[in-house]
Amino acid sequence: MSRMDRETIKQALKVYFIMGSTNCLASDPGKILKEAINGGITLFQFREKGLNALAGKEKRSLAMRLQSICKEHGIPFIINDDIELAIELEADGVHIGQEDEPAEAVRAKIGDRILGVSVHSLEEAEAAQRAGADYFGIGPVFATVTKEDAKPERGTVLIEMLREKGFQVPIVGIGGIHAGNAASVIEAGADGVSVITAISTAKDAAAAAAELKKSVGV
Ligand SMILES: Cc1ncsc1CCOP(=O)(O)O
Ligand SMILES: C=C1C=NC(C)=NC1=N
Ligand SMILES: [Mg+2]
Repeated sequence: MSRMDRETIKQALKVYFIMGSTNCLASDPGKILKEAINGGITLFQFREKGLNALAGKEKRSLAMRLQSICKEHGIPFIINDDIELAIELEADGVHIGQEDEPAEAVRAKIGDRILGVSVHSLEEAEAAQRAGADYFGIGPVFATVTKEDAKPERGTVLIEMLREKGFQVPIVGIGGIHAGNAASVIEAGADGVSVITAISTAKDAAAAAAELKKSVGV
């Protein structure tokens, strides 16, 4: 397996759905994921985090169930934070934040799998690029209540600044994004948008995914 090239990563980032069991109210995460895939998401991240998040065997079996749904439809499956689980399940990649293991160490562990890193400053972006990140997650762009320890919303200023400075690393925006504001994130220079509640709490997850896809011009 070789490293995914930048163009392929950029395409995958277009409509990036993130979900864990705590994000989908009373619905079944597997059902929501299938609907989101039918609506046209391009990448899925399993992010089991926060109050009442699953752990151990329960978390692992949900991850396996969602991974097999992604596999059936050719959608890359990424796991947030939990590097060991990602390696055990042979996930397509991992996403880490600044408080997780250093990106260099994670890159050494995962080989050529996708490595996404959350960055909040020019310095963090430079370090993540040096460490071999395949993409940057930048946000929260707009106000979000989904991540309880999210930093204040920043708009697209960092996305624009990194592009002005000539960064070519693929970028996905995150935080409070929906079909009504997604275009502005792309215009600022992001290659795609990632969402949790815009799809996971939608009455019709397929329609929400399709609307989001349309709004980013895919
Ligand atoms: C994981 C994460 N990182 C920055 S904001 C956020 C939550 C995004 O959730 P939503 O799309 O529901 O605002
Ligand atoms: C915090 C995050 C930022 N960006 C992405 C893509 N995923 C995350 N879990
Ligand atoms: Mg993390």
